[in-house]
Amino acid sequence: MGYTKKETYDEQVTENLVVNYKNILELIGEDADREGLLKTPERIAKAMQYLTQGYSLNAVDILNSAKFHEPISEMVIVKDIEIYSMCEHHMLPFIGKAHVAYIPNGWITGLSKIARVVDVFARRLQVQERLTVQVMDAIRESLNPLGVAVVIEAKHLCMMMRGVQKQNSVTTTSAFYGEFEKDTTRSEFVKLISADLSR
Ligand SMILES: Nc1nc2c(ncn2[C@@H]2O[C@H](COP(=O)(O)OP(=O)(O)OP(=O)(O)O)[C@@H](O)[C@H]2O)c(=O)[nH]1
Ligand SMILES: [Zn+2]
Repeated sequence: MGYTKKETYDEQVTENLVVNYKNILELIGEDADREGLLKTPERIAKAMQYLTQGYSLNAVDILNSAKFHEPISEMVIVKDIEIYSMCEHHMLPFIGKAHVAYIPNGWITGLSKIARVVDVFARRLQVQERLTVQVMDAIRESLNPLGVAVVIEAKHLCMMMRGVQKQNSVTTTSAFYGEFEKDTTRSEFVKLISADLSR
């Protein structure tokens, strides 16, 4: 395996984060020594390392770890991949779904690896536009496909619980490469991700 999953936490980083989060608790007017908050700095330290573990993972390695030669050139779509990321402006979550497609050119990858690659880039501080393009670029680099399409729909908590306070706005971003730059292929992709296959 060319990658590792985050199941342990760096002790030194955790220790430093604990000191800083304790300060933050005091700065927002809390008593960091009250019972309910005693372990909170350590919990946040671990949660933050978990939510940013993408920095230490390599998306192309993950795709390459289950790469198979297959002489097909039909569209492969993995849709409705849940996304939990954090905007780099406020460090508040944005939450939604990614729809990813590619047209193989001799190579396919394990389907779960597509979802893992979405997580690799989502688990960093992000803007939705960059996240969308990074997923596309990793698939391009690993599989050299005839085309790649990535659409992400997300709600940004920084627009919901603060600031402009819009509860229903959804941001859609897209990135298309190769065959998907053609109207017909792109339309087929959009039709397929819009279809409710459960009926
Ligand atoms: N393009 C883009 N903008 C984002 C994303 N996430 C958050 N933002 C925006 O980043 C912008 C930062 O704007 P600023 O004016 O510097 O920050 P702010 O004063 O907190 O802005 P408001 O949210 O409007 O109160 C805001 O408009 C956010 O809505 C994202 O993924 N992509
Ligand atoms: Zn934000």
